[in-house]
Amino acid sequence: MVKICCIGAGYVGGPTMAVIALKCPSIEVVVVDISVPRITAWNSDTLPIYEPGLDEVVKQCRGKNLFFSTDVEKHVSEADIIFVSVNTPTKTRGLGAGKAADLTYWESAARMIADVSKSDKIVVEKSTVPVKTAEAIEKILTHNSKGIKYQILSNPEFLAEGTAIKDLFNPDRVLIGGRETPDGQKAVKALKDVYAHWVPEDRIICSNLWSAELSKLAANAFLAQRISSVNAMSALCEATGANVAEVSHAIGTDTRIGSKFLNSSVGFGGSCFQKDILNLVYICECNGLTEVANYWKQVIKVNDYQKNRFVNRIVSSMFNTVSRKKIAVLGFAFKKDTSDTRETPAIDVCKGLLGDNARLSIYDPLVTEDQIQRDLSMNKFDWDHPIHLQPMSPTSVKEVSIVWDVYEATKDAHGVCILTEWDEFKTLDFQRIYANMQKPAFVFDGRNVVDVEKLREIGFIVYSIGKPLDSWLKDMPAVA
Ligand SMILES: NC(=O)c1ccc[n+]([C@@H]2O[C@H](COP(=O)([O-])OP(=O)(O)OC[C@H]3O[C@@H](n4cnc5c(N)ncnc54)[C@H](O)[C@@H]3O)[C@@H](O)[C@H]2O)c1
Ligand SMILES: O=c1ccn([C@@H]2O[C@H](COP(=O)(O)OP(=O)(O)O[C@H]3O[C@H](CO)[C@@H](O)[C@H](O)[C@H]3O)[C@@H](O)[C@H]2O)c(=O)[nH]1
Repeated sequence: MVKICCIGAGYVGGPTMAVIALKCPSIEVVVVDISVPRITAWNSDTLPIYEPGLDEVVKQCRGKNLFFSTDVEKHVSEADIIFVSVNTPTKTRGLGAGKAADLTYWESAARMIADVSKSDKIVVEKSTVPVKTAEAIEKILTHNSKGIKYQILSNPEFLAEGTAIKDLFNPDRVLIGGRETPDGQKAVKALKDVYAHWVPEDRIICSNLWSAELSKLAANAFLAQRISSVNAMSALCEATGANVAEVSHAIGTDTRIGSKFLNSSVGFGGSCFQKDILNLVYICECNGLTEVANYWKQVIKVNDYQKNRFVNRIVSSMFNTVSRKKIAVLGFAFKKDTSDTRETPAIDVCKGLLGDNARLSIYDPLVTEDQIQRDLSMNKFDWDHPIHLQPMSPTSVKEVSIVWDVYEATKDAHGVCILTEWDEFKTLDFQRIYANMQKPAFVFDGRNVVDVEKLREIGFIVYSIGKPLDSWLKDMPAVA
């Protein structure tokens, strides 16, 4: 029986391994982690992450050919194929701080593999890493290899949160990069055989190691670039009376452009886009490619501009101050169908409003109070470390209350801002919300989920990203 061990039981390691176990009953899969609470949760009825469909997959295989354990060394030493899916945060100190990937966790995993292995291993990079990482890992593994042979493969993950199980069941492609030597190609085939249990052969792409590593960074950069492009257009739409939804539709019907990922928003969030682009920028700079680095940097600058613009729009619309005003924040997760808040634009928007002395009442159907308070108090990039290594739970932000009901959040509020596109926000009773708010009552829709005309008929002053402006807002000072 082939044995797989995955180091890192997070958003990638957990769902990916659960699907491999489900699709390959002949393979034993063990997911290991240094975080005891994470592994305890994976072994309980309340999994540590929310993903539609994940519970059913885990229930079907856990205890049969899928196991979760903190006994990292034992399972690594027994495995034939080791996936490494640990954190690769942005460095916060020293060389490359604020851009380069921090490979501390990867390096310690590689050193541990080298220490405990007694047989040949295939080591698979599942984490997103800088191009050429495999070379460094190879050096660590083979430095004192005691005759053990290692093959390093790059097999980046392309799943998106909220649709992880769907994406894993039916991936657009699986990418495997390996050394172009007979042993390297043998390892590529071994991994290909795992995916071939359910992924059609023409969707399994094989390449050299560096192409695979770089393709992951390139894919995220291209996806984020589309969002920044449409968000840049949204500002121009507001200035000219065009409607960004109509523009997106019109350009998206061109098959060369395509319609996906053209939804204008308050900005992209999530654990990957910003981190991976910063990483790409750093690699370009290290290779002396300043113009290329500046090109990709602009994607992040536009994203920051979009979040700032949204906050400024709120403040300038409400008579240039939100001091002591109650603002209801609907949605905190970085997108719908996840409880993940890593790099959610809600953090920057809330911090911006708190900076102007607002009082916030936050509602999200999945995110906990503790998580929101941590997010609003944590320093940039600290979130991307194993949970037990993050700074301890901070003192709570006093001007923030977290509630479990939209109508309570909006009661007596001066303004409502929508920061996640939860489906339930489309069917809210806005008549009731309006009746219980201070007047004039404002809605700032950062996700284009509300029916703008209907809300204006009720009496709201409505701002919806990239849509023609309310006459009230047209007279407000320009926002930057
Ligand atoms: N989240 C996504 O949607 C996504 C998608 C594709 C790729 N990625 C990449 O995958 C990697 C993991 O991301 P994630 O979202 O799963 O992170 P995560 O924080 O959810 O999980 C990482 C896990 O690794 C564990 N860990 C860290 N060092 C360890 C060690 N030495 N030994 C054992 N366990 C260790 C941590 O405790 C944590 O549970 C990152 O490189 C990320 O960029 C993420
Ligand atoms: O048209 C769009 C599409 C997305 N977003 C936002 O962009 C962010 C990222 O969304 P999405 O890409 O759907 O989720 P992630 O889970 O971050 O997935 C991305 O990042 C992963 C980690 O690398 C990759 O594996 C995935 O392929 C890639 O889509 C979210 O805040 C979305 O709200 C928009 O604003 N407009």
